[in-house]
Amino acid sequence: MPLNRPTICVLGCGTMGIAIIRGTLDSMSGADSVQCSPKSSHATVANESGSDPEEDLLRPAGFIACVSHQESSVKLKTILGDQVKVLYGEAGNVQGVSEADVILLCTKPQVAKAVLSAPGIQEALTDKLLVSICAGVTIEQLQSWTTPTTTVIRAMPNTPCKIREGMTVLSCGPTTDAQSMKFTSNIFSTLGRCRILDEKHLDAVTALAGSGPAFACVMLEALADGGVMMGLPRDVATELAAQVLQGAARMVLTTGAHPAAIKDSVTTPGGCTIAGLLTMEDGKIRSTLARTIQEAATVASTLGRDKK
Ligand SMILES: NC(=O)C1=CN([C@@H]2O[C@H](COP(=O)(O)OP(=O)(O)OC[C@H]3O[C@@H](n4cnc5c(N)ncnc54)[C@H](OP(=O)(O)O)[C@@H]3O)[C@@H](O)[C@H]2O)C=CC1
Ligand SMILES: O=C(O)[C@@H]1CCC=N1
Repeated sequence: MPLNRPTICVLGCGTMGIAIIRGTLDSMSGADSVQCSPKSSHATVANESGSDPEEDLLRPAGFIACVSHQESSVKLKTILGDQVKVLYGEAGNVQGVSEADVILLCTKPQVAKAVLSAPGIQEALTDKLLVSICAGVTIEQLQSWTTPTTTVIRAMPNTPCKIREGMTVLSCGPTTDAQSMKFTSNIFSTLGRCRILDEKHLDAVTALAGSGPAFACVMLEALADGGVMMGLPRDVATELAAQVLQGAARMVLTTGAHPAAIKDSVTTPGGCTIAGLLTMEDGKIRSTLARTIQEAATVASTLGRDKK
C-alpha cells in the first residue's frame, strides 16, 4: 500500500493519542511548518527543508483525532489547536477512518472490538494500515475484527512520547509489508526509541515500558520524600531525584555500562552509599520491583479479553 505523506487518524485520542500527536508535530515543527489546509481542514505539514526526500515521504501529511464525547472534542481542540481535525461519536469515527491512510487505534482495550466492528469501519479500513497501541489486544484479534485487506501492526509506546523521550516496541503480523513497518517505525522513532520484537514479548513490554513511567515516578517521589525528610524543600528534592534518575539512566544508555558497575562506582567502602544500599536490600526493593513488572505483565495479558 502506498504510504506517501499519509494522513493519520488517531481513533480514540486521550492521553496516548495526544502524546503521539504532540510529539510528532513537535518533531516536525523545527524545519517544517504545520498549517491548516483550507481544502481538507485537517492539519498539513509543509516541508520547506532540504531533508532526505525518502524520509519526507514517510512523514504524516496531517492528523485527524476521534473521541467518543462532544465535550472531549471541545477540550481536545483547545489542547491541539487548529493543527488537528477533531471528530466525535460513531459518525466521526467512520469519517476519520475514511479520510485517513493510517489509523492509530488508541482507545481503551475494552472498547477496541466495538469500535472496529461498528457499521462502516471495516469498509473504511480497506487497504489501510491499522496500528493498535491497545494493551493486551493481539494481532490475531485485530485481524479478526477487520478484513484481510487491512494491514495490522501492534505497538506499545509510553507517555514520554509526548516529549520525544518515549520507548516503543512494534510487532508485525504474518502479512505485514515492509513499507508499513518502515512507516510505523519511523513515526515512533521520532518520538524516542523504537524496537521491533516478536509479539510474545508484548505483555512484558507493556508492563516494563508502557506502565514503567508510573513505576519510575513512584520511585522518584519516594526518593524526593527522603530528601524532604532530611530538610530539603520539596521542589529541590524533586529536581534532584528526577535529575539523578535521568543521569543514571543516560549513563546506562549512552555508555552501555552495566547498572551494577555504575552502582559500584558510587559505593565507597564504609561510606554512606553502601549504608543506603543495604537498607534498600532489607526492604526487598529488587524483588518488589521485579514482581511489579511480573504482575503488571500478567494483568496486561488479560486486557484484550471479553469481560464475562
Ligand atoms: N496511558 C498510557 O500510559 C498507555 C496506554 N496505552 C494504551 O493506549 C490506549 C489508550 O490509553 P489512554 O490514552 O490512557 O486512554 P484515555 O482514556 O486517555 O483515552 C481513550 C480515548 O478513547 C476515546 N474513546 C472511547 N470510546 C471511543 C469510541 N467508541 N470511539 C472513539 N473514541 C473513543 C475517549 O474519548 P472520550 O474522552 O470522549 O471518552 C478517549 O479520547 C489503551 O488501549 C492503553 O492500553 C499504551 C501505552 C501507554
Ligand atoms: O495501565 C494500562 O493498562 C495502560 C497500558 C500501559 C500503560 N497504561
